[in-house]
Amino acid sequence: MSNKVLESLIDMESSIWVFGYGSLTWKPNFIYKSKEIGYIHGYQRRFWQGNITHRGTVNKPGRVATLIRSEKDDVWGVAYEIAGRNHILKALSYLNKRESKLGGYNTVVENFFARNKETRKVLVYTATTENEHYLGPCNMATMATEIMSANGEAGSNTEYVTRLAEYVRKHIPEEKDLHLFTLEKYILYLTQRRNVTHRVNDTVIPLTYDRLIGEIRT
Ligand SMILES: N[C@@H](CCC(=O)N[C@@H](CS)C(=O)NCC(=O)O)C(=O)O
Repeated sequence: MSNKVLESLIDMESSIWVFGYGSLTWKPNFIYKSKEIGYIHGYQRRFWQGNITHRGTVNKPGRVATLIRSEKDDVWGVAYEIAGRNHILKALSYLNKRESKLGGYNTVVENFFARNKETRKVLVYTATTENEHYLGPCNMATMATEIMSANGEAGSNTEYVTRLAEYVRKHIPEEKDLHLFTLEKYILYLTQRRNVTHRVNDTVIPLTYDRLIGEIRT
């Protein structure tokens, strides 16, 4: 987004709204005034975007969430209100680096439908199929295996998937994203077989078989 567009956007609006559906749901890392749970229409969440910085490396790219156009689907997430010129400039500069420069995401404006039935325009960072890090469709077992072995500057790719699944399960019960929760279950199964630990709400615990079976049954 050019600075000229950014300046004109900020001059017109006292606040802007940014929609998160991946790590932005549980780790926005910018100052916001308020947030709302809701959805955008016409997309599905897919772990088809490669990542060689936050959750992967050039030799072992991680997989992070992106949005794929799908007329019949909705993606639930979190819309953040960023108010005031300084906070907007700072947040968009940060997001431009985190999402666009490092992550290969573009910005689009979509209609957001809040849980409280309000609607508003939101800025969404979505990685198009043309960007250099796009990996595209892949079967769940292969994706889970790739994710299990990928680590980046922000932490493990496993943490990225499980933190997102936990956030959605806890805060957005309307979201039934089969792709996300199936991938989580594959990762939990592989974690159990490899007897490694699993992060739950900022604590690292050994993954017990009960938790694994409990997850698969939900
Ligand atoms: N744009 C999506 C996905 C954002 C995302 O997951 N970006 C990654 C890769 S560029 C990121 O910033 N990760 C930070 C982290 O993994 O801790 C969202 O709205 O949440």
